[in-house]
Amino acid sequence: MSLVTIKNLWKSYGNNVVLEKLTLNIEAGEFCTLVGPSGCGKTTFLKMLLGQEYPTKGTFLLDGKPFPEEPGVERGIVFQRYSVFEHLSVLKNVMLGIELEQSKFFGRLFGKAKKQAEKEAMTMLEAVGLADSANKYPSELSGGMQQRLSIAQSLVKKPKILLLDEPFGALDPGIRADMHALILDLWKKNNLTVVMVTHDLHEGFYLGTRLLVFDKVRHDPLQPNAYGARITYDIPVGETRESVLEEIDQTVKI
Ligand SMILES: Nc1ncnc2c1ncn2[C@@H]1O[C@H](COP(=O)(O)OP(=O)(O)OP(=O)(O)O)[C@@H](O)[C@H]1O
Repeated sequence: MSLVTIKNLWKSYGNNVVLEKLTLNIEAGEFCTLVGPSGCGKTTFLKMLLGQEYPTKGTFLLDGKPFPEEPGVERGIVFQRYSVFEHLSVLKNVMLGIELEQSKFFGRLFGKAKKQAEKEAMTMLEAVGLADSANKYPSELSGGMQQRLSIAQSLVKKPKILLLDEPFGALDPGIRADMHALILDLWKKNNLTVVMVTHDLHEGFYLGTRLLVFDKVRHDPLQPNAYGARITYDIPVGETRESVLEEIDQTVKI
């Protein structure tokens, strides 16, 4: 059974059809990269996977069952802009995820449970290369380090699916390369399934095992919102030739 099953899925906001007729299965362990023109519904798609938005119609299953109605620990997300808490130290930012999950009412742990959470958070910080910055505050971190922290925050909850919304879009090229190595390493070591939106076709091609292109194929100039985006390419990256990338580059305004 696929981890995610999507069949004939539509998503509209009022009269604005954003996505139409999406059909795809995502298998556990895949690294799907998603590209497409601005406004074609990529973030909306991630939000549906996260449980923050719902399809208007169609089949949408996680592990063969209807998607849980709220974001849960099985799914974690990292956005382009850092989503960390400025008033908490790096370590506390990562611990918070564990604390909120284990102590839903107080959001705090004590004694042994707190020590254990601290240990797990430190292990995660080591994995993302931030152990030396555990006692710093987010404002003292560079952009790349803040994204490492966001990734640690998501991964400490041990999600099955990691959703990444242009996580490296705001970073300098050199730092991006480090982040690429980090995310590939974490993906492999944690048996993650990743769905990542990017505006960089080559980044999508480099990181993913599967490249999905979202684009509108139907247009009505008088009613620009009447039709939504579909999946126009769904290609296993290992089998993608440079000529296919050039074709996508020329036909889709990413
Ligand atoms: N909560 C909402 N209410 C109404 N319309 C929305 C909402 N969220 C998104 N939209 C609309 O859905 C469409 C798709 O938006 P979305 O952010 O998913 O696109 P995107 O492909 O991620 O764009 P970008 O690449 O610029 O980030 C847009 O027309 C947007 O205005």
